[in-house]
Amino acid sequence: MSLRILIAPDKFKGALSGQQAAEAMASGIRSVLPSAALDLCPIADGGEGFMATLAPAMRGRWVSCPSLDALEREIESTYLLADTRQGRVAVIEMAETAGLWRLAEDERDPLRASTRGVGIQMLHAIQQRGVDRIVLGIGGSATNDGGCGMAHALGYRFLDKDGAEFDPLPARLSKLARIDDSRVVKMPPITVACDVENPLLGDKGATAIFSPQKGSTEETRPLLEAALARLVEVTKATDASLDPGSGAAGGLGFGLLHFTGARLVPGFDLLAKLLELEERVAAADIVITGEGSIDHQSLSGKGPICIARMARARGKIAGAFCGLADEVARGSGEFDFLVALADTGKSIPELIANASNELAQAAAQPGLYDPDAYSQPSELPTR
Ligand SMILES: O=C(O)[C@H](O)CO
Repeated sequence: MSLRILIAPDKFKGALSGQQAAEAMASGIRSVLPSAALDLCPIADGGEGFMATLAPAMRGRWVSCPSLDALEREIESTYLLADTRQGRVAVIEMAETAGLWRLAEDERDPLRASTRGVGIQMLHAIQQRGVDRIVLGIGGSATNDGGCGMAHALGYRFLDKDGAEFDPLPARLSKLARIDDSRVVKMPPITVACDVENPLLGDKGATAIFSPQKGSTEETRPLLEAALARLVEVTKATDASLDPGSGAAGGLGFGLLHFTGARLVPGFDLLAKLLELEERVAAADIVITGEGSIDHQSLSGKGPICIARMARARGKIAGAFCGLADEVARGSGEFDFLVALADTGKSIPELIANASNELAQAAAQPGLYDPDAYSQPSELPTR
């Protein structure tokens, strides 16, 4: 019987979407194992690529919506609308509006970045499209505002000690004295797919772990952390701040929990259900996954680690391809093989420019897919 391989990569940020990565891996495998049966199933967590990954499974249609990016500049954005047995559902991806990808490197400024655009999309789905439910993917953000911008768009008013309203950017949250909820829009049930399980505050929190990639510095990190701590103090929502996922997307997880009564779930679990991953893993002999970078952050519940765990728990071989891997990921023992394109010695810009071919070439190693090579865990093939 021919070898069955499930190809389930996440995106290679800045280079390939999950679908493109799956196709590149498939072409490499087909060149050396023409009879292998390949099942292509790109995955996502809550971050970038969430809507595109769900679109075929949900048979959704795209809705266009004027909104704001993280710096509150006008943009035209989209979300997905689907009719399901639970009624009309809007699938929204926070990164579509407040994502890091929308900002140039020198525009990254988490003290001034807002999730207001996310709230505008939610409002559009509720008021213009009458949705019964919202599924919201969070991650890949440029923000660290605890979801205050989103809450502001939904009608919450952020007031200082004199009762004056202000735009709740992190740079201003130290003056927060009260939040008025008398004009808030009624929310449908909201399920939030979080790309990570971090809490809001502390050394595993949103600011400490994820704000550096959004442009925070040694000087601004204490201000960002203090802004979120102030928000927790004023809302008296300490429990919500400890919930796994409350620190996702710069604390938008916390904001959704507290301000909208949303339910937070790991993004991978939600995707796994909708894409029937359990069944597809069960039908495979080998599962391969991948992402642009597989590193210590990936261990906080990112898709490639989750699918590798799912595969190995069912006795399958789990391998991964990535652009870059750090020592934590290499030493984690999560994969039967981990191939990093950067190990070829080529530069990152070169790898990005030729990502599809490089990935196909890396995948074209028949030894990686030989089940007999894995009977001795210490004798894993390397590239
Ligand atoms: O957006 C972010 O902060 C990271 O993707 C973690 O959620």
